[in-house]
Amino acid sequence: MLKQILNIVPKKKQKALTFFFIKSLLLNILDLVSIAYLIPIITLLLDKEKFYLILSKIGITSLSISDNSIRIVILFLIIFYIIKNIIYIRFNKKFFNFLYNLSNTLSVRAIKKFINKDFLFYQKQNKGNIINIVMKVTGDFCCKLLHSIILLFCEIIVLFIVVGFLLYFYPKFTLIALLVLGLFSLIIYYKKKSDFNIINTTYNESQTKANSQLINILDGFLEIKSSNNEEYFVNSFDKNNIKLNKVTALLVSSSFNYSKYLEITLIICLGILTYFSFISSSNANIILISTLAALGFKLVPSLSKILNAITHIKSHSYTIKMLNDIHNVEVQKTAMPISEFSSEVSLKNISFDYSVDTQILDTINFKIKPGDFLGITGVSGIGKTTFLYVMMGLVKPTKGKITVDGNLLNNMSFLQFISYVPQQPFLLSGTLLENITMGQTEDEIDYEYINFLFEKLELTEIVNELPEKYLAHIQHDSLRFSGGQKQRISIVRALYSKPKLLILDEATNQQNSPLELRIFEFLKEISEENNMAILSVSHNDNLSHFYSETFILENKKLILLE
Ligand SMILES: Nc1ncnc2c1ncn2[C@@H]1O[C@H](COP(=O)(O)OP(=O)(O)OP(=O)(O)O)[C@@H](O)[C@H]1O
Repeated sequence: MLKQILNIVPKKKQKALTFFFIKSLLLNILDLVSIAYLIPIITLLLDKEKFYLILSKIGITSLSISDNSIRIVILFLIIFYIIKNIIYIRFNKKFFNFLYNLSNTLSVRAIKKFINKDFLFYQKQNKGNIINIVMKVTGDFCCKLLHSIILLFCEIIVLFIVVGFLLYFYPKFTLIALLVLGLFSLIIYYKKKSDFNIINTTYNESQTKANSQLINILDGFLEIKSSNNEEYFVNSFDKNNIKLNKVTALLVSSSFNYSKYLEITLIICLGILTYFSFISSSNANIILISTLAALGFKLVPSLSKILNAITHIKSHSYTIKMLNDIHNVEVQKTAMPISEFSSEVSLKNISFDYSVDTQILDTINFKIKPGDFLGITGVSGIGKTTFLYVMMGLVKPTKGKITVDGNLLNNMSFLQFISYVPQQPFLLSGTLLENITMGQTEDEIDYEYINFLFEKLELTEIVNELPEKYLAHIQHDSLRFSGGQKQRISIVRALYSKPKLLILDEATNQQNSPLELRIFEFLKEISEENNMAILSVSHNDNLSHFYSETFILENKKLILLE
C-alpha cells in the first residue's frame, strides 16, 4: 500500500513529506518530554517531603528546593510549554499548507490527464467521476489518508516510548493496562471494521453518482421540467447524497467518540489501581498516580489519534485506486512541427471504426487546399462528424494516412491551423469577450477585428443592448442567447483565431435562410481575401453554390457529386 501511495505523490514532494514526518515525530517526542517534566513538578507541589524521600531512595540526598526555585521551575515550565505549543502551531500551519498544496497539484494533474488524453477517452468519461476525482478524491488522499498515515506512525512510536517507560517502572500495572487497552482496541477494530469498508465503498461510488445526478439536474433543467417528474431526479440525487452524509456522520462521530471510550477505560484502570493498591510502598503511590494522570493527558489522545488514523486510512483507501495512474499524463505530442498548411491536407485510404463491428469510413481519399470552399452532405448518422474528427487529427484512423503539406501525421493531436464550429455551440461560463478570445490577455485582444466580426455576423445590435457589452457574463448553456445567436458567436470565436482551415459542422442550421446565405457570403469573402479553406458539412442544398466541390458520404465512402 505504501508503495502505491508513494507512486501517487510526485517525487519532489516525497522529500518534503519525509521531512514533515520527521518533524512531526520530533514534536510528538517533545510533547512527551513536556509531560515527563510535569510529573516531578506535580509531585513536588502535592507533597514536598515525599518528593525528598523518593529522591533519597534514588540516591539524591543533598538537594534542597526553596519556594523560589519552585517558582523558577514553574516559570521555566510555562515558557517551555508556550514555546513548544508555538512550534506546534507553526508546524501544523505548514503541514496543512503542504497537504492542501499537494492536493491541488494532484487535482491539476487529474485535469491535465483529462484534457491531454485523446478525444475518444474524453467521450467515454463520466463527468461526475471527473468532478469527484478533481474536487474530492485528491483532497481525501492528501488530507485524510496521507495525514493519517504520518500521524499513525508518529503516535505508534510515541506510544512505544510511553509503554517502554511504564513497563520499566511499573511492569505489573503496565501489563494489565496493556491487556485492557489492547483488548479494548481489538474490540473497537472488529466492531468498526465493517463500518470502514462501508465508508470506503460509499465514498468510492456514491459521490460520483450524486455528482452525475446533480449534473443531470443542472444541464437538463428544461427536459426535466417537461417530463413533469422533477421529484424523480431530486430523489435520485437524494438517494446517493444521503448515503454519503450517513457515512460521513459515522466517520465523524467515531473520531469524536474514541477519546471518550478511552477515557472510560483509563478511569476504570485508575479506579482498580487505587482500590486494590497494587504497590506496597505508599511513597511511590503519589508518583504513580501523578505519572498516570500526566500520561493520561498524553496516552488517551495518543491512542485516540491512533484509532482515528486507522479509521481514516481504512475509510479513504479508495483514493489510492482512483489516483493510481494520475501521473500517466500522455501529452499528445505532434509528430512534426505543425505544418503551416501551405499546400494541402491530404487523406489517403482512410478507414475508421469506433468498434470492430461498426465501420464508419472505408478507404476514403480526400484533399483540401488553401482557399478551397468544399461541402459535404449525407444522411444523418452516416459518419460526417466522424470524418471531420479524423481530418482534424482528433481520432486516429484505423487504416490510411493523413499528410499536411506532404508531412505524415504520426501522433494524433488537434491540428492547430484549424478552427472547428460544432453542431451544438458551446458557450463557456465567462464573459462574452472571453468566449471569443479564449484566454488572450488584454494587450493581445484585437477589438477592431472583434467589432468587424460581430458586425458581419449581425451580432452588433445584440451586444449593444447588453448593459455590460462584451463584458456581459454568460453561464454555459445559458438561455440568454438564442440557438442561432449562439451559433453566430461560435463562428466569431472560430474566425477570430484566423484559422487556415475553417470547419463548419452544420454550424448555421439554426439561422433563418436569408441570414444563413448572408453568413455564407461573408465566409466566402473572407476565405478569398485570406486564402482560408472552408469545409462545410450541411444538409442545406441552397448552400451548394458556394462550394467549388460537393461530396456525399454514403456507404462509408466519400463520393464527389458531379
Ligand atoms: N464515440 C463513439 N463511439 C461509438 N460510436 C460512435 C461514437 N461517436 C459516434 N458514433 C456513431 O458513429 C455513427 C456516425 O456518427 P456521426 O456523428 O459521425 O454521424 P453524422 O453523419 O455526423 O450524423 P448527423 O448528421 O446526425 O450529425 C453514428 O452511428 C454514431 O452513433
